[in-house]
Amino acid sequence: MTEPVIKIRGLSKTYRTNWKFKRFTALDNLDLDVGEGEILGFLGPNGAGKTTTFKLMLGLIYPDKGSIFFSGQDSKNINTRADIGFLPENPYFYSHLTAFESLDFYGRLFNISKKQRQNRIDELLLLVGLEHARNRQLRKFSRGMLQRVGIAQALINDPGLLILDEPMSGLDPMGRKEMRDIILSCRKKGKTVIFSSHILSDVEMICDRVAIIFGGKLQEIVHVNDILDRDIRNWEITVKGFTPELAAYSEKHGFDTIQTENRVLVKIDNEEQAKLFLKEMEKNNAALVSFGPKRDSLEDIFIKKAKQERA
Ligand SMILES: Nc1ncnc2c1ncn2[C@@H]1O[C@H](COP(=O)(O)OP(=O)(O)OP(=O)(O)O)[C@@H](O)[C@H]1O
Repeated sequence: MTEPVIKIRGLSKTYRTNWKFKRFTALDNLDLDVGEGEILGFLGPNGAGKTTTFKLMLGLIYPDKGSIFFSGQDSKNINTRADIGFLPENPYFYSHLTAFESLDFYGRLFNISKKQRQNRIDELLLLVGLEHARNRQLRKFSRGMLQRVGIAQALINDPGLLILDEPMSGLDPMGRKEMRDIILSCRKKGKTVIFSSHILSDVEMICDRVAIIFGGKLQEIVHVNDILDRDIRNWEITVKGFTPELAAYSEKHGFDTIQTENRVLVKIDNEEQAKLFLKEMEKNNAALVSFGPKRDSLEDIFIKKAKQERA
């Protein structure tokens, strides 16, 4: 069996507080596996411990307990980091450098040859849509443009694993779509991606699984489709030719009905009942316009969980 690209076991981190001997637990006994070529969304409210986890993975801070392995190798071995690309939450750049110079600087840190750096930078500027701003100083860049330089910087060493802290922040809807496409193109190339985001619709669109963390504790790791299917509460049926008999049937069974111009939307919170209603429609010669589950979005589910957690 192949080793997961990321394997985290019993990872805990406390920080000092202003109170003398008191420590604050930012991460509590985290276990997490991420497989090759997977896109994992790391979700949690502010202060949940996402950035702390990323910093621990990168060796920027040290854990109190626990271990991290990258493709079977202990992360204490600094060579493991050569295959990681990282986009921090607030990337810092030398603003007097141009986009090209900045990426060239990061390429040098990885000892990439001059020729390779030039090719790679050309490719990356194209990928992130900044080829027009190649020779512009970063201080003249917008927040969204800087975020693109950040992702290009994270990819400069052609890493197998990408760790992205809030990659969509500061981007407009078009920029977010492009960032999603970049992440998907990374997966296509076999890269593994873990990223945190508060924009749950983005997470829903591109992740295979999500790990949900609250107060430093992992709540669950689930496949996106499972979490969405699990919470189907309503079936929605749109009917043309809604008869008084169907109205009476709906009322008797407590279905919500919404009348629009020439059709009626019936909301039923039980699959069996929904199927029976379809039969009832047939009996009444009513036409089926649409039938489908009304799923909660990941955002609805996340907000519900956060409320439960606070209660
Ligand atoms: N250096 C530090 N010293 C003390 N406390 C810290 C330190 N860094 C983080 N914390 C605390 O640890 C907790 C987790 O912080 P972390 O930055 O990991 O959260 P996060 O999930 O990334 O939040 P956000 O979504 O706001 O970025 C927070 O309560 C934070 O205040």
